[in-house]
Amino acid sequence: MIKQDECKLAANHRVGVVWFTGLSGSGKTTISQRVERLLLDRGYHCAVLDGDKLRAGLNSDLGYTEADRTENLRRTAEVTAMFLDVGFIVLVPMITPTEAMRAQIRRRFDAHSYTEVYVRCSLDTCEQRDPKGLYRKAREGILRDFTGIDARYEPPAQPELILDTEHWSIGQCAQQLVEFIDRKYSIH
Ligand SMILES: Nc1ncnc2c1ncn2[C@@H]1O[C@H](COP(=O)(O)OS(=O)(=O)O)[C@@H](OP(=O)(O)O)[C@H]1O
Ligand SMILES: Nc1ncnc2c1ncn2[C@@H]1O[C@H](COP(=O)(O)OP(=O)(O)O)[C@@H](O)[C@H]1O
Repeated sequence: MIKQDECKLAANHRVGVVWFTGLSGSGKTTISQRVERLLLDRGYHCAVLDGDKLRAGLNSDLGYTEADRTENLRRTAEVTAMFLDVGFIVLVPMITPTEAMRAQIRRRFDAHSYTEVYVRCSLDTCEQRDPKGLYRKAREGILRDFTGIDARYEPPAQPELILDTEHWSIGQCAQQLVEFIDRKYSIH
C-alpha cells in the first residue's frame, strides 16, 4: 500500500504544460495565478511564466507583428520546456493568437504533457474590462497591431479545455482547470 507521504511526493513530480490562449483582458493572467496557488496548496511544483516579464527581458527585442509574436512564443516554449524538464507544471498565459502559432508550440511538446486552454471572452467584454487601458490606446491609434482591433485573433479549433470567463466566475474557471489537471496528470 502507498503511504500518504509517498502520494504527496509523487504529486510533486507530476509535470505538464498548460498553455493559455485568449484575447487581452480575457482572464489568462488572473486564472493562471489563481490556479498556481491552488496547485501549490495541493503539492504540485508549478510556476506561471509571466509574459510581461519575458517581454521586458528575454524578448525585449520583439514587438507585435506576427513574425515577432511567433519568435516570442518560440522562445517562451523553450523556457517552458526547461521548467518541464526539472519537474514543474508550467502555466503559460500568452495571447498566442493564431492556429499556426499554437500548432508550432504544440509540436514542441509530447501530447500527454501538453494542454491548450482557451480563455474565451468576447471582444466587447474584454474591451469593457480593459484592465491595463490598452484597448483605449489601441482605439485611439496610440498602440498598433493590437490583438482583436488591428491584429487578428483566431479562436482555437480544438483546445483541450474552454474556460468561459464571460459567464463563469474566476473561482469557477480556476476550479474547472484544477480538476482537469488533476485528472490528466494524475498518476495511474
Ligand atoms: N499590440 C499588442 N497586442 C496585444 N497585446 C499587447 C500589444 N501591445 C502590448 N500588449 C501587451 O502584451 C501582452 C501580450 O503579449 P503576449 O506575449 O501574450 O502576446 S503574443 O502571444 O506574442 O501574441 C498583453 O498582455 P495580456 O493583456 O495579459 O494578454 C498586453 O498587455
Ligand atoms: N471569470 C473571470 N476570469 C478571469 N478574469 C475575470 C473574470 N471575470 C472578470 N475578470 C476580470 O477580467 C480581467 C482579466 O485581466 P487579465 O487576467 O489581466 O487578462 P489577460 O491576462 O487575459 O490579459 C481582470 O480584471 C479580472 O478580474
